[in-house]
Amino acid sequence: MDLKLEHISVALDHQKIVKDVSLGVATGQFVGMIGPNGSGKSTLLKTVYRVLKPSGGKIFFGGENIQSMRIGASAKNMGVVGQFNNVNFDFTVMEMVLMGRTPHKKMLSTDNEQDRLIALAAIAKVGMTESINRSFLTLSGGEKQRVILARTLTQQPKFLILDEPTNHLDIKYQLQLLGTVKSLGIGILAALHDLNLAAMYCDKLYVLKDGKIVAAGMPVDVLTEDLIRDVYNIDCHVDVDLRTKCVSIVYRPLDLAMGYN
Ligand SMILES: Nc1ncnc2c1ncn2[C@@H]1O[C@H](COP(=O)(O)OP(=O)(O)OP(=O)(O)O)[C@@H](O)[C@H]1O
Repeated sequence: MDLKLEHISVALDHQKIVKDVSLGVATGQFVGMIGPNGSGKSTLLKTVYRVLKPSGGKIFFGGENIQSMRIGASAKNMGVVGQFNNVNFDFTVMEMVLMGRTPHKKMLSTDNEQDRLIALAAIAKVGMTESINRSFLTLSGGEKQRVILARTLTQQPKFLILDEPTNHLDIKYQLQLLGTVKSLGIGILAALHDLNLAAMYCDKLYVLKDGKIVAAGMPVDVLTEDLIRDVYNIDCHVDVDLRTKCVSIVYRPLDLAMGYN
């Protein structure tokens, strides 16, 4: 499914946090949102998955105005992997992952064999098969994040929202998570901090600063030394592989640069 935001603004505590943002994610496209801490990325994503209401503008999901869709209908098709995975009750890994089937089930119906097979396949995909009976609360931050991804895969969503999904993951699992979601071939909107990973996996980037989009386009066009300096206030060197158009960024923090003479 595709997603379109038209002139979205969001106010929190009487303050405008997101200001007149328009963006689009086509079916099958992996779109990244980058920008400094506090620039409004999570606020915008929460508005898309309907935890927050916009103060202005429209959101179209699969061509339909999301405001006129039942919450259940949008939740069934939209998977979310967030930054924080706190739960108050102690569930096993299998129980956590099976919760991904909830949007597909009628009230009070129990999990069937097919639900279990879908959950087991997702658990295997994130490399957690040996831990299916472990308590979720006893897992490390990265293991929890992988279980949350398995839960989202079990939901079989038609669109994915990722809010800093690689927090807590070591480099192997960062690459695995982004590779796994990309291979699903569905629309993805992801807030990412790692610009090198964003460049590797995203088809398109939007750059947010102070709640506004200040640049958009393919990573190779957006991630320039000038833009990174303007938005993050840091010097860097950007290399572009002319054959693959792959971008790699090396940062030059001022305090280290002084010792380079
Ligand atoms: N409930 C709230 N009430 C008031 N201000 C809020 C609320 N939630 C977030 N903010 C503020 O809105 C701004 C944007 O926050 P948001 O979490 O969307 O930024 P972000 O770009 O996702 O940041 P980060 O990269 O640090 O995760 C911040 O200044 C934050 O303090």
